[in-house]
Amino acid sequence: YTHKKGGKFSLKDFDIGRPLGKGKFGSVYLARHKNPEYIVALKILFKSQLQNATVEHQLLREIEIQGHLRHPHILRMYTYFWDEKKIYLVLEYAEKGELYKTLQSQSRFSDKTSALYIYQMADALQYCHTKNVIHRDIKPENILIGSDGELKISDFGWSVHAPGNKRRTMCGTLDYLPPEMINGHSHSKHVDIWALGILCYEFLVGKPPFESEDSAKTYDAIKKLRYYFPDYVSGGARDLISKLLVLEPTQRLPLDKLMDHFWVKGHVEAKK
Ligand SMILES: COc1ccc(C(=O)Nc2ccccc2)cc1NC(=O)CCSCc1cnc2[nH]ccc2c1
Repeated sequence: YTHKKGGKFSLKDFDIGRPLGKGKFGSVYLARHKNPEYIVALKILFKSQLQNATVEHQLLREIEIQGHLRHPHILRMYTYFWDEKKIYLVLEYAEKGELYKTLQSQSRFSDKTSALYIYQMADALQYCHTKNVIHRDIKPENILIGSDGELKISDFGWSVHAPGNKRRTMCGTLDYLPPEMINGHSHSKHVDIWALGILCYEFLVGKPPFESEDSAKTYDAIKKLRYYFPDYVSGGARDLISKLLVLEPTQRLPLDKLMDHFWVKGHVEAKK
């Protein structure tokens, strides 16, 4: 279903359903491809907005990257098409919605849920890294939940082919930035490993470790590794997080070791 016989897809191939959300450059709708019937998420981007934000190249890079990624924990981009004013991304529909909403409603996740989710994210990132792709924007807002409750990383808007050091405009949260990206040093796949440490902490505690009311304090806390664990955080989780939130990028726990960590393995029956 990524190649339509007889050329390009077009809007008339789809019935448009309810809005799923508003993205940065457009909105997303539930949609059904008419023949064969297939439920998708249709993201509609305005060319004018992309041009104003000079992000066309980023979108093209993302389309290129997404085209080669096939993984159960990475949201698919099936195809894309355009008309004179808009670009349409035909995306996988994640039936159980947005992870950050689930985290907000549950305030924090159990050890078992957190370990399973971190395992799935590490599995997806390990796959990306073998394809020399760094995601660079791992956070709950970019993670969706599939029909079996499995996580799906999405929105590779910031991904690059390693090693990159594209300055990222500081849009969105700073909470996930590793020290090397704050100093503008070139960074590598280790940025994603740092982000998994932040993500694991946020799953267990309900907020990221370095969160503070102003960005200067957040930067300072990151660079000084100033964070604490609430009493309820288990020893196993503390051990894993302390091996991911390491200032020296190359000293962070590699993804295969993460997936093998006793706290993760204790909660995740090993993959068949
Ligand atoms: C592979 O995925 C993506 C690929 C590319 C882009 C993108 O916009 N790229 C971009 C745009 C402009 C400049 C540069 C780059 C976004 C996504 N993914 C999402 O946006 C996730 C939410 S939309 C889908 C979706 C599914 N399933 C759901 N279930 C509930 C809500 C929901 C929402």
